Amino acid sequence: MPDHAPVEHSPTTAEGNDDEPSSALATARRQLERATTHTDVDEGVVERLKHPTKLTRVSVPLRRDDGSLEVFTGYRAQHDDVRGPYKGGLRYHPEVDAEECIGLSMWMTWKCAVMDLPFGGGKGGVAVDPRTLSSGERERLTRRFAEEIRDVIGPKTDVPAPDMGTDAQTMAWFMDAYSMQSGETTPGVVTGKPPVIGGSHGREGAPGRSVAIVTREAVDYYDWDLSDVTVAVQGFGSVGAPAARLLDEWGATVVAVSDVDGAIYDPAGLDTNDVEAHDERPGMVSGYDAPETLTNAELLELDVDVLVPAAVGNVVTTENVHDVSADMVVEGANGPTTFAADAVLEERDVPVIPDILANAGGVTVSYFEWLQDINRRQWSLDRVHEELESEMLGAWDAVRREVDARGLTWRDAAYVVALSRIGEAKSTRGLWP
Ligand SMILES: NC(=O)C1=CN([C@@H]2O[C@H](COP(=O)(O)OP(=O)(O)OC[C@H]3O[C@@H](n4cnc5c(N)ncnc54)[C@H](OP(=O)(O)O)[C@@H]3O)[C@@H](O)[C@H]2O)C=CC1
Ligand SMILES: O=C(O)CCC(=O)C(=O)O
Repeated sequence: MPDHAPVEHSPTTAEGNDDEPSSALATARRQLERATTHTDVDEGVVERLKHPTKLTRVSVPLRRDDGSLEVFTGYRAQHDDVRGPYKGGLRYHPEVDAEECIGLSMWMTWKCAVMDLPFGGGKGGVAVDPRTLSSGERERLTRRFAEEIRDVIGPKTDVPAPDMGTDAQTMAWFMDAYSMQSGETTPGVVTGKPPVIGGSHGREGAPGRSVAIVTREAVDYYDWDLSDVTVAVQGFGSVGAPAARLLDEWGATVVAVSDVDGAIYDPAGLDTNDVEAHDERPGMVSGYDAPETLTNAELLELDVDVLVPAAVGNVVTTENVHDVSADMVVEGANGPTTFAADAVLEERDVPVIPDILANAGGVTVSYFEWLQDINRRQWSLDRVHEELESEMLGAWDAVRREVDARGLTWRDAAYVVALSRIGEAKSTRGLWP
C-alpha cells in the first residue's frame, strides 16, 4: 500500500466549485452525465433516466402517546423498472424529502443493474426523527404510511426494505398492515423482515458484509495485505457495524468507529465485537471506554489505509476532501462523497469504491428474500453467505474489467456496467424511443 504522503492542499479543478451539488438528486444526475460519456447508451434513454417515473407524496397522521396529533410527510420515489419491480429502502430521518428520495432511487436503479438483479430502483421514507418516537408511535406511523402508499407498492410492482432509521421490526409492521388490507399474508411486499415471518437469514448484516467483501477484493487488487490495513468506519449501524466486525475478523485493524455523537479511536485496533451497535445499545459507540475519542469530522481525516463512510450522505465534500488522508474510500453509505470531492480524490489517485457496488449486499439478499417468499422456502444462513459472496465477486469482476480495460474510475466503471444493462433492456423491450 502507498506510504501516507502528506496531503497537499493544492488547487484542483474541483476546488472553488461554488455550485457543488448538495442534494442526492443533483449528485446522482451529475454522476450519470459524466458516466454516459463512456457509454453508447441512447441520449434519449439517458435523458429519461435523469427523471423518476413517479413520485408519490403522502401525509401521514400520527396520534402521539400524549393524545396529540401530528402530521408527517412520506414519499415513495420510483425511478425506473425496465429490468423488474422497483426496489429500495424506506428511510426515517428528518432530512427525507422528494429530491433525496429521487436521487436515492436513481442509485437503486444502478445498484440493482450492477448486481444484475431483476429489479429497478425505488426509495422512500418519512421526514421524521425516529429517536423522538416511542415504539407504539413508530408502529402506528409505519402502519399508516403503508396504507397511504399501498396503491403504488406490491410484490410485483415495488418492494420496499429497510434503510436508515428503519429495521426488521418496521418491515414486519409494514408487511402486516399491507396484508390486512389484502386479505392474505403477503410476505413479498417488503424485504428485510424478521426470518420468522418470511425474512431471510443474513439480510441485516448483508450490506456491511458486501462492504467487507469489496474492501477485501480492492485491497487485493492494489496488492496490499489485509493484515497490514488500517480502517476507519463512520457510522456503526446496519452497514457500518457488520462491515467493521468482518474486516476485523479477516485481519484488518479497525482503528476507529463512530455514531452520531462522535468517534472512538485506538491506533492499536478496537475490539469491534465489544463495541455495541445502535440497535444493540444506543449510545454505546461514543460512550465506549476507548483510548481516545474524536469528532466525526476528525475520523474522516484519519491517516488510515481505508476509510468507510457508512452513516449519512455528503460527508466528504470540497470543504474537507483535502484533509482526507486515507489511501482508499469504500462507500458504505449512499452518496457519502460529493461530485466535486470525488474529482479531487480522482486527481489524487485515491480509489473510491462506489456505494452502488460496495453496499449492494443489502439489496442482493433482499432479492434472495423475495425469491424465498415466492417459493415459501427459507435458505440457511450458510447458503445466503455463499450466494452473496458469489454475486459480489461476479459484480466486482464485471466492474474491474471496465477499470482494467478502459482506465475508468471505479464509479464510472460501475455506472458503465449498469447503464449498458439498462440500455440493452430498454432497446430490447422496445420501450424507447
Ligand atoms: N440498511 C440497509 O439495508 C442499507 C443502508 N445503506 C445506507 O447506509 C447508510 C447507513 O444506513 P444504516 O446503517 O441502515 O443506518 P442505521 O440507522 O442502522 O445506522 C446509522 C449509523 O450512523 C450513525 N449516524 C447517524 N447520523 C450520523 C451523522 N450525522 N454523522 C455520523 N454518524 C451518524 C448512527 O449513529 P446513532 O446510532 O447514534 O444514531 C448509526 O451508528 C445510509 O446511507 C443508508 O442509505 C445502504 C445499503 C443498505
Ligand atoms: O434491500 C433493499 O431492497 C434496498 C436496500 C437499500 O435501500 C439500499 O441498498 O440503499
